[in-house]
Amino acid sequence: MSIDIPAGIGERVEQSGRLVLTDPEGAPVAELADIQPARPPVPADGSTGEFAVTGRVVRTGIPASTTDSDGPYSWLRLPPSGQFEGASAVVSHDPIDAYALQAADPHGPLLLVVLDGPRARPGPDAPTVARATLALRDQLREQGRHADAVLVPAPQYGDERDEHLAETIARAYGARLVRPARRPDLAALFAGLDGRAVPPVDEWPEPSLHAWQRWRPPRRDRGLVVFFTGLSGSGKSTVARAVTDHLAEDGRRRVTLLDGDVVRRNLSAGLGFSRADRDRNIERIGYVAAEIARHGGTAVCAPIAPFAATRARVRQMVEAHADFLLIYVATPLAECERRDRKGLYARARAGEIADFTGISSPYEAPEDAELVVDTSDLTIEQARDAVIGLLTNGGWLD
Ligand SMILES: Nc1ncnc2c1ncn2[C@@H]1O[C@H](COP(=O)(O)OS(=O)(=O)O)[C@@H](OP(=O)(O)O)[C@H]1O
Ligand SMILES: Nc1ncnc2c1ncn2[C@@H]1O[C@H](COP(=O)(O)OP(=O)(O)O)[C@@H](O)[C@H]1O
Repeated sequence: MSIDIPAGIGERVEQSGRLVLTDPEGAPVAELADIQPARPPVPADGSTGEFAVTGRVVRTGIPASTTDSDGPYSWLRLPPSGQFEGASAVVSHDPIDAYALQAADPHGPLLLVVLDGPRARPGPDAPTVARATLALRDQLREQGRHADAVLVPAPQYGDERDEHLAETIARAYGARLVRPARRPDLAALFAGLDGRAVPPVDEWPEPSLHAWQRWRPPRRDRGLVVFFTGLSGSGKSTVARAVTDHLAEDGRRRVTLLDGDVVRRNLSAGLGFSRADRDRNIERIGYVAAEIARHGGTAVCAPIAPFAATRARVRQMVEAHADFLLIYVATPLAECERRDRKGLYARARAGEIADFTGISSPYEAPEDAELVVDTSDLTIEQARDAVIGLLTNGGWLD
């Protein structure tokens, strides 16, 4: 078996020659023995964040299924032993599309395999896909088809490995992987879900389209993160508060403000301003914001968030289930320093504060912002209205 692991752990694994895999609570589940690197290690800065190793899998510990629940639809898991001999298998993380069904042998049995694991491309979570797949299975049975559904834990890589894995899974159940002549147009589907086009209903059986719609409802009902970034004193908190107040008065969206200063007093208490601590701070804010948005709420965040890569990770985390709007508060350093509301710039210039953003620590200006506001030539109300305008025009405040 070959797996990708974080570079930091990879080096230790190479030294010790073993890797213990645990469940989320830390109980050992399996061990990878006789470890070999599968491809050259990534650079020491861990820029790709991954390290691939191969090894022999040895089961250790007590199987989790005998001790506790394995999560939603765990009863759909079925150990493969060639039991679906002769079936056509559709294997997917996504809801099943019409082309896949058309490619299956119309007279033979059908095996619908829902893959449950980390996704490379955004899409509905496994319980939503499983629910849709069961509804589809029942419809097919009503039409006289012999159809079954199973759930298999497996990651999505977003490259050619997905096809190999699907093939291996189908074969393990004794089935033959279907090879559709066409793939559905996901861009057209997303445009349809966003209300920008007519949804391509012919490409999706009704339960599958319903699963996509649940995952990506119209923007007015969809979770949202409004993420402000900019230098200290640029006006992030002031504008974010004005936006939050407006949304609270408007009442159509439930809103939570995660202000930089405030977060540092609770969620991120104890963290400093090294790159690692700033990254940890932003990832915590991102995690909480993504959870709020996954449940349909609105999170307004206002940290400095000086690093592009960290902002990109937050965007990716949020966009798995909701929308992300980056607002760059581009007030020039000279104006922030002139304001110096907390006297921090003066102290940073005097060398009393190390790693101060804009003075002795970098700020990477975003190139992917949905909106740029400069509060040196806008009033607070104008900056607020620019953000609210973005939400209104984009359909988040319909
Ligand atoms: N070294 C250094 N650099 C930058 N900022 C500093 C520093 N030390 C303290 N402060 C105060 O902390 C606030 C920034 O915290 P953030 O959580 O927004 O920063 S970061 O996103 O983690 O980089 C920031 O608040 P804002 O002025 O609201 O941005 C500062 O008041
Ligand atoms: N147009 C404006 N928009 C936002 N803040 C402004 C504006 N004009 C002046 N300010 C002042 O600038 C300061 C910005 O501070 P703050 O909002 O805490 O910034 P940040 O959160 O980016 O550190 C506040 O004292 C605010 O009153």
